[in-house]
Amino acid sequence: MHILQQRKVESNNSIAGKIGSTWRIAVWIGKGWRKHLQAAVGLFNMKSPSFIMASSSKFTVGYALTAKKTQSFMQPALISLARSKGITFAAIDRSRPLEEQGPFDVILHKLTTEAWNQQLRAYKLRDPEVLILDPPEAIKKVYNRQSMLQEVAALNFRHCRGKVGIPKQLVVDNDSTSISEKVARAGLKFPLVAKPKFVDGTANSHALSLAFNEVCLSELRPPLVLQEFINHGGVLFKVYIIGHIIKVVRRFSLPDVRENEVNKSGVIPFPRVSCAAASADGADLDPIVRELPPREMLESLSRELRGRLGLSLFNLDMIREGGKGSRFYVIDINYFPGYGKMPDYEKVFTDFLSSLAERKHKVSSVR
Ligand SMILES: Nc1ncnc2c1ncn2[C@@H]1O[C@H](COP(=O)(O)OP(=O)(O)OP(=O)(O)O)[C@@H](O)[C@H]1O
Ligand SMILES: O=P(O)(O)O[C@H]1[C@H](OP(=O)(O)O)[C@@H](OP(=O)(O)O)[C@@H](O)[C@@H](O)[C@@H]1OP(=O)(O)O
Ligand SMILES: [Mg+2]
Ligand SMILES: [Mg+2]
Repeated sequence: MHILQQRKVESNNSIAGKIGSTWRIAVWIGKGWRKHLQAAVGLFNMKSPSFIMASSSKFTVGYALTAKKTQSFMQPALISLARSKGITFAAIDRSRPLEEQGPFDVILHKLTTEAWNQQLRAYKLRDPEVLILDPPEAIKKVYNRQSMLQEVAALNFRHCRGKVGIPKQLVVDNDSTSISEKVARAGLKFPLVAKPKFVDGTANSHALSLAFNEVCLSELRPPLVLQEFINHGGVLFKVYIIGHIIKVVRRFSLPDVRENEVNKSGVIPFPRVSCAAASADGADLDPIVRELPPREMLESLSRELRGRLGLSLFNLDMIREGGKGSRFYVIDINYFPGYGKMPDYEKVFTDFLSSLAERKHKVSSVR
């Protein structure tokens, strides 16, 4: 059993009472003496303030994010809405061992070093009931553009409202001189989008280019993924997934490539065309191109992918072939994307965390 009970200690006879009747103590029932001991240490040892804070709230979400992500995600609106639902966010102190912090009901993180993953594993051993969003092994899969889309391909997703696949692609790991041979062997059609194989949060991993013919392929620097460019009407759909909740926005994207452009030469680098500033939601678009992918199709697809990828927090970049019809492609998956720019993100995220708290409460009350 893992129930956090809060008690106002009023008895001056109790040990806690000796340090003042206004103290609240958190008592973990059924978690064994170690947890009691840690709670007691947290209470009486003033060196552990984060522990005291964490244990006096109903549902505590520890977070470990980059400074940039913290700034965009941990906005006051989210913090206060979550607090009104009994959810507290606690910054994980990266200068101290994670094991000494908490207890956390959830750990939200987007750090990828092996040392950090090791800390998460150690924490999970200490507190098996913590929910780590998301497990490092699952995140690793989407930090590599080779494995990123494998589950989408394997799913062979067909729904009565549409089909979803991935563009034909090829991974190039070594010597650039043989790229054209590999491309010919794989039967890839130009133009191709060249993407760095590894996504490591650096600007470099988002440095993409278009290659229009085989002559220029030797200019490319592996390791990379070469993906067939799909005309899609210049609009991309970002499907944000937050557990069972999905939210879709439109972004501008690369324009279609016409037949006569296919002979362009050279590798043409392009900037982050579909970034948040490229929102197309308020734009005057062709009504066919602007039509969002069918909701039931996306719900079913995201449910499948959450299971297969083992992730709760990610987005899919999706395009519609030719800008019309029911053939879709997933071209990119991002772990813990820029939720802070998503409309209503504070409500969506609070609802998600509330659903986790409710589930945890139900599980503990049946034990
Ligand atoms: N196969 C493709 N066909 C057509 N357009 C594509 C394709 N792949 C990428 N693009 C275009 O290039 C943009 C960037 O590609 P992608 O999303 O793979 O890169 P990224 O650096 O991972 O982006 P993000 O900032 O979303 O992480 C897309 O938003 C889309 O406009
Ligand atoms: O910078 P933003 O807030 O826009 O978020 C972007 C995020 O950067 P961050 O992790 O530093 O926040 C990127 O992560 P890295 O690949 O670079 O790790 C990637 O997930 C993008 O797809 C996100 O943009 P979005 O897809 O949501 O438009
Ligand atoms: Mg993308
Ligand atoms: Mg990406």
